[in-house]
Order: sequence, then structure tokens, then C-alpha cells
Amino acid sequence: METAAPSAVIVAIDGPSGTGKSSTSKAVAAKLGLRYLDTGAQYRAITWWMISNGVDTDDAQAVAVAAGKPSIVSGTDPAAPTITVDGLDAAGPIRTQEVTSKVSAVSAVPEVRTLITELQRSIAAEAARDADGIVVEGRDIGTTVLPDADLKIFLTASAEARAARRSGELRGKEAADLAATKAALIKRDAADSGRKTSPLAKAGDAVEVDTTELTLDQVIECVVTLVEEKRAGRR
Ligand SMILES: Nc1ncnc2c1ncn2[C@@H]1O[C@H](COP(=O)(O)OP(=O)(O)O)[C@@H](O)[C@H]1O
Ligand SMILES: Nc1ccn([C@@H]2O[C@H](COP(=O)(O)OP(=O)(O)O)[C@@H](O)[C@H]2O)c(=O)n1
Repeated sequence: METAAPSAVIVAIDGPSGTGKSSTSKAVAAKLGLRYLDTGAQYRAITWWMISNGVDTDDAQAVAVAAGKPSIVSGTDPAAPTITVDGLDAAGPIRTQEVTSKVSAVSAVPEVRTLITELQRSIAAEAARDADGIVVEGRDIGTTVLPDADLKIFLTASAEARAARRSGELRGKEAADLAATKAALIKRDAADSGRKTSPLAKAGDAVEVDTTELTLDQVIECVVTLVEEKRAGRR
């Protein structure tokens, strides 16, 4: 029988785009010696595969039929997270504007969610068994993927702050102005929150942290403290 390491801790971090999930989760996992899983990268990876293979991402049935074809593998070292699709490094291609604009449609398809959720649960189970635990970040981790997580965090921030953070990242690459970034972000949030299957939502037992006025270091510190309190309570 598979048993978790006695001290293993499972942390779920959810929230909309630009609230700081990836940066916070990676740093917290690195500080505490936990593994790290970016579930958004997995949805981006399957979207990239659909685009590369000529599947119309607005055709939910075509996406459902193809969903099982790509093999998506996530590396969970927080110092160097990786993502491959059919053995190809997908870290760069999954961050293009094209993938970003199509990922909400693909991730709303129930067959896609079933497959990716299974993958996420197996990665979390392995981290609980073979390591000290994992920080998993996404949209539905606390509500659906890992409802029994030891700690659930829901990050929020104003749309203005999130758009400013995102357009800061894009500058010099695919330069988008602040208003366009904000509009695209609000549109994606609405699609992610409004879908039928496993929408973006705060779990009833999640701790909400508004990051609008906090520095990244303050958010990391806050989450590290919450994880340490959780661990101490179980000793
Ligand atoms: N509290 C914060 N204050 C300022 N910038 C932040 C903060 N948290 C994250 N950032 C920056 O905002 C951008 C988006 O953060 P990221 O962690 O990718 O968010 P998410 O995973 O929620 O989309 C990154 O460039 C990151 O460095
Ligand atoms: N657990 C998750 C994670 C991401 N997603 C989808 O994947 C997209 C990309 O997620 P992401 O975390 O990479 O997005 P950003 O926060 O980086 O903008 C989201 O907009 C959702 O459509 C999801 O449906 N469920």
C-alpha cells in the first residue's frame, strides 16, 4: 500500500492571472524543500499541442477527441521546473500570446480537465510519498484537484495591479499596452470563472491573501509562515 511520508505537506495555491501564484509557489517550495507544480503550464502545453496539430481550439468536440494524444510531462524541481510535450521542451512556446488567447477554451473542455486532473493527482501523490510534499498552483486545486490539501491559499489582486505586473513582463517581447493587457486578462478570468467544469473559485477553507499592496517577498513570507504553522500543528 502507498503511504505518504509522515511530514509530507500538500499546499494548494489558486487565484486569477497575475496574482503571483507562480512566483510565490516556486519560492515557497524552494525555501521549504518541497516540489512545485505549475498546472497552468500543463493546460498551456495541451493547448500548444492542439494548435501545432491543426486542431480548432474553438471546436470542443475536436479538442475532446484529441485530448488523450499528447504526452505531457512536468518536472517539479522549483529551481528548474520543466514541461515537455511528446518529449519536446515546451517551456518557451507555451508562453506565446496565441497560446494565452486560446488556453481558456481548451481548458474548459471536460475531457481535457479529466486527463490533466488525473496527471496532477498522480504527481501530488508521488511527492507526498517520495518527498516532503508539494506546492501545486492553478485555478481549481483547492476545490477539485486536491480538496484534502493540508493548506489552501487563494491569491487576489486588483485588475490594475495584475495588468501592470503582466505588461511589465511583456515589455520588449510582444509589447502590449496596459489597457490591452488588462482587457485580455479580464476576459480570460471571466472565461475561467464562468466555465461549467471546475471553474476558477476559492475553496471554502482557503486563506485569502490580497497581494495588491504587498511586495512579492511579503507574499512569500506570509505563505511560508502559514505552511510552517500547519506543519507545527501536526507535530
Ligand atoms: N506582490 C507582487 N508585487 C509585484 N509584482 C509581483 C508580485 N507578485 C508577483 N509579481 C510579478 O507579477 C508577475 C506575474 O506573477 P506570477 O507569479 O506569474 O503570477 P500568476 O502565476 O498568478 O499569473 C511576475 O512578473 C511577478 O514577478
Ligand atoms: N488549474 C488550472 C490552471 C490553469 N488553467 C487554465 O490555464 C490557463 C493558463 O494558466 P496560467 O496559470 O499559466 O496563467 P497565468 O496565471 O500565468 O496567466 C488559465 O487561464 C486557465 O484557463 C485551468 O483551467 N486550471
